[in-house]
Order: sequence, then structure tokens, then C-alpha cells
Amino acid sequence: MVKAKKYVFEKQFVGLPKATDLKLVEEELPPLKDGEFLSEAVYLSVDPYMRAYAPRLTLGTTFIGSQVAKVTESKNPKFPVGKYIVGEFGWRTHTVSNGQPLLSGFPVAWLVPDLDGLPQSLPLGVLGMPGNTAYFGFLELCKPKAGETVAVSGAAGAVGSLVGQIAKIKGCKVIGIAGSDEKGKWLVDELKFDKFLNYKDTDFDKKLAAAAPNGIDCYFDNVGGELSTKILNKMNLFGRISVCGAISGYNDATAARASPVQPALVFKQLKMEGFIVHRWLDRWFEGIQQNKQWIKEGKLKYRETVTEGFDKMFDAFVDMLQGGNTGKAIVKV
Ligand SMILES: NC(=O)C1=CN([C@@H]2O[C@H](COP(=O)(O)OP(=O)(O)OC[C@H]3O[C@@H](n4cnc5c(N)ncnc54)[C@H](OP(=O)(O)O)[C@@H]3O)[C@@H](O)[C@H]2O)C=CC1
Ligand SMILES: CCCCC/C=C\CC(=O)/C=C/C=C/C=C\[C@@H](O)CCCC(=O)O
Repeated sequence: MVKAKKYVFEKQFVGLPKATDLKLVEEELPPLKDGEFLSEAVYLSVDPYMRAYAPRLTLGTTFIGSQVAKVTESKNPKFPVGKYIVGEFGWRTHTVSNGQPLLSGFPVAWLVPDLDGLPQSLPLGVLGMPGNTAYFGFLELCKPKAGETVAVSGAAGAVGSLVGQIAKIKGCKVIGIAGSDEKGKWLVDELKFDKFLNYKDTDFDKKLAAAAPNGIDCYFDNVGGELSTKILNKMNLFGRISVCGAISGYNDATAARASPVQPALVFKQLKMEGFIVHRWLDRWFEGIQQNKQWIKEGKLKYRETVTEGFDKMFDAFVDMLQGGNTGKAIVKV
């Protein structure tokens, strides 16, 4: 009999999640039925969407999330023993799954393609959902042109750090916005972003004006709120905004107020579009292969913030929500 550990979503988050909102329990797993497979988590992801989606989750269920897992027993030919998969199994160490898609249509598990020797954890980041979010969310919605100026908020994170590099690959000038000068040093020195702005600086408005004297053509928005309104007011005519997320508001008990964006949208004739990365499910491996190719060519760099131990899942989650990560935040079991 296999014993799994899992985190149950006990209490709805109010503001920043509290450790007592989730409960770590053990569960005995049943023997496999035909069509099922057993997998063991190797790496687990902690993502902002887990906080954003929480109000829609059912209490008493396993808290949501994805993991890189190894198939250890199988009665499902699509998921043979020994294979590594990305599973939307939630925060749990062992899982019995029948391989059927989630209600959202998103696959419950997909086989990790050949990583060409790259780390087994990358399918949770640059070679998985965040990587595809950057690749498709930026290229399909911002449609950047060489020489344009691109601003990225959440620029030192799993998604933002890739967007800025893809913009550089496409010949753009890149302004990265994040919450610490240490992150800014990484963005400029390592990732070759052209400019960095710390959104916590009291003279941010002045620095934004100095960083974008000729305006901004594309904005990849991970943060939302007043910061994004400020950037929208710096956009050039016919600028494009890809709205990826709004993490500045995820922990707000009541929705924060921000200045209206309509004046900028109208007078600068801007295109502003939100997306969920599922939109490109039919091209999932195109994004993964292209990002892998750019990594192999030395054009795309990745960083992971790794927390050791399944019992530290919650710490890693709240640490990421508060800016403790650079690059993709993951947990190594
Ligand atoms: N639409 C989609 O399909 C998807 C959307 N997303 C969204 O993309 C965004 C980035 O996700 P991801 O790259 O995984 O996460 P990150 O790796 O960027 O981690 C979250 C980061 O958000 C920053 N942050 C936290 N609070 C604030 C705040 N109040 N103001 C500004 N920045 C803040 C922190 O960095 P700092 O130190 O800079 O504050 C933190 O490190 C999120 O909004 C997420 O919801 C992600 C995946 C798919
Ligand atoms: C103003 C509020 C904005 C809220 C934005 C919310 C979420 C954005 C985001 O982070 C989306 C993430 C999407 C993740 C997609 C893929 C999987 O890893 C999760 C699949 C879960 C499912 O589809 O059930």
C-alpha cells in the first residue's frame, strides 16, 4: 500500500495565506484499476495562480498545482513506468490518476519531452507553462517589432524574466520592472535588459520618464494596479499591452483602486488583451521546443529558486507571493 502526503485546502485565504489555511495529511492510495497509473512527485511548482484561483476552489480538496513526477506503476499505456510527466495533481507526493483532462480542458498530465540533458525541473518553468506563457503571451499579443521599447512588470520572475529575453531576441529595447535592486542587477548584468526600474522606489515616476524618453511600444503586464496605469500612460500610439496577471492585487482582501486606463487606451489608440496560456494548448510543444532551442543557443537563460522538502511547500508559496524568488519558484521533494 502506498502512502501519500497531501495539503488539503482547509480555510479560504484572507489576505496573505496563513499556514493554518492548509492542512498536511497522509492518505493511503488504493491499488490501480485498469487505465490508471501511479506517480511520485520529484519537483512541485508554486505559482501565483494558486492564490488567484483560491476563491473558486472547494474547501476540503487537495490544493492545486503542478509537479514533475515519475511514473512508478501503470495500467495506462499512455503513461508507462519510468517516464517523467508534468501532472496537475496538486500539492501531493504520490498520485493515482486515470489521465483524463481537467474540467478546464487542460491535460491532467503530459509526458515530458526529451530535455537534451537539461534539468528535470524545467518543465515547471521555462520548458512548461510559464515558458509558454512568456512565449505566446508576448509574441502573439504584443507582436513586437525590432527597435521597439518593451516594458515588463514582474520582470525577475518565472514569466517576466523570459519575456524580457525573448524581447531582446526580437531586437527590442527592454525595461524590466521588479521589486529589488538585486533582481535588477541580475536583469541588466545577466539577462542584458537595457534598463531596470524598482517599483518600490519613491521616485519611480521620475525614473520611468527617464527610462522611456521615447515612450513604450509594448507592455507585458504581470502585476496590474497603479503601476500598470503609470506604464499605460507612457505608451506610444498604437501600443500593445498583454495582460498576463495582476499579482499586485491577489492578496488584497478588498479590490485596490487604480486610476482609470481608458484615457490612455483612447488617446493612444492602444490594444490591451488578457489571456490564459491554455489558449495555445494546441501549440504547447511549439513553445517548449523554441524555448529549448534558445536555451541551447545561449540566448535564453533561466533561474530557479529551489526550496527543499515537501513540508516546506507553504513557505515556498508565501515566499514567492512576497517576492522571495528570482526566476521560477519550485520545491524539491
Ligand atoms: N495568464 C496566464 O496564463 C498566466 C498568468 N500568470 C501570471 O503572471 C504573473 C507572474 O507569474 P510568475 O512568473 O509565475 O510569478 P513570479 O515568478 O513573477 O513570482 C511572483 C512575483 O510577483 C512579484 N510581486 C508580488 N507582489 C507584487 C506586487 N504587489 N507588486 C508587484 N510585483 C509583485 C514578486 O516579485 P518582486 O520582487 O518583483 O515584487 C514575486 O517574485 C502573475 O500575475 C501570474 O498570475 C502566470 C502564468 C500563466
Ligand atoms: C485581476 C485578476 C487577474 C487574475 C489572473 C489569474 C490568473 C492568471 C494566471 O496566473 C493564470 C495561470 C494559468 C495557469 C495555467 C495552467 C496550469 O498550470 C493550471 C491549470 C489549472 C486548470 O486549468 O484547472
